[in-house]
Amino acid sequence: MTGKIGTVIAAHGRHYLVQVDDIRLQCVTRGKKSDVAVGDIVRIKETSPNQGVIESIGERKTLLYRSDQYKSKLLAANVTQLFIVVATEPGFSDDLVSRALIAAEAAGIAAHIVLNKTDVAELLPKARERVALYASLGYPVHEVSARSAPDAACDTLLPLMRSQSSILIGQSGMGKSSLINLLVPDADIATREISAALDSGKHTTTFTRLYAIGRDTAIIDSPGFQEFGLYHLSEGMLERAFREFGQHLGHCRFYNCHHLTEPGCAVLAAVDANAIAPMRHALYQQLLHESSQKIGY
Ligand SMILES: Nc1nc2c(ncn2[C@@H]2O[C@H](COP(=O)(O)OP(=O)(O)OP(=O)(O)O)[C@@H](O)[C@H]2O)c(=O)[nH]1
Ligand SMILES: [Zn+2]
Repeated sequence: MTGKIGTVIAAHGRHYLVQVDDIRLQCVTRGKKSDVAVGDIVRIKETSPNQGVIESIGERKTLLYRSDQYKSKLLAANVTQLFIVVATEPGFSDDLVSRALIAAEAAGIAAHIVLNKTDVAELLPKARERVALYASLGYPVHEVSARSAPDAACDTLLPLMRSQSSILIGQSGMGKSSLINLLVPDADIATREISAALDSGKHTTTFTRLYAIGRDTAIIDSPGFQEFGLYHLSEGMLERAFREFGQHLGHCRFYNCHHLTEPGCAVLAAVDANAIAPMRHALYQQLLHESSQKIGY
């Protein structure tokens, strides 16, 4: 076998930065292919010093992605867990949190919620009340304050991340960058180096990047986003990705129940009995609608 094996640590358009041992190579794919994700293990062919072509992508353990009507957008490969960062302020979107949780479930990735800015005491009770829904579904919720208790934040999060590949996602302003800077020493320097290599010095647009800590720990920072389309999930995947539906599946009157308006639907009965949050069922309905709208792929 020829070529070197490396890890994709950043992706920007169709340009990739691949870490091979101690060196980083700027790589492109052959032709128009752009199906490489941060976290991918790739075989590359060096074309000149510090430059290469991605020849092949290693088998992925997991693949986290979003999608719209027309195509999918890879977020990261080989991730083992997802941390969704929310905060007491500014307000966060339950829709985005749930969509991220559904994406994680569908990809077989463990999901955690990080509630940051617990120092904003007057807004803490309300934020706790909101994340309690996710805790009740079995997702671990970790309270931290990147600003007022940075050491405690590291003590809470770092042990969970050891020997794992973790991606942090969050809406803008939740404090994700602040947390990354605590968790990854020299993250700022690494980011500057990565953007210089990928962006040839232009003003940095945001992109996903992977920080390796030691040999077997990776922390991936992804840009904030406002949308999290899940058009790629089939009906069967969707009903399984809503954890709280699980115990009710198979108990509907019709074996092919869509859990929308059918009589004798066990899922709808659970919504009526407040065992399933109406907000989550509304999202299921919306996602089912999205999955019926997909055009491309
Ligand atoms: N009160 C308080 N403010 C915090 C805390 N963590 C971060 N912040 C502030 O929240 C603001 C947003 O923090 P960032 O780390 O830039 O947030 P981000 O989620 O990366 O946001 P983008 O960079 O917009 O994607 C900054 O002004 C931080 O100083 C915290 O624990 N408590
Ligand atoms: Zn049903």
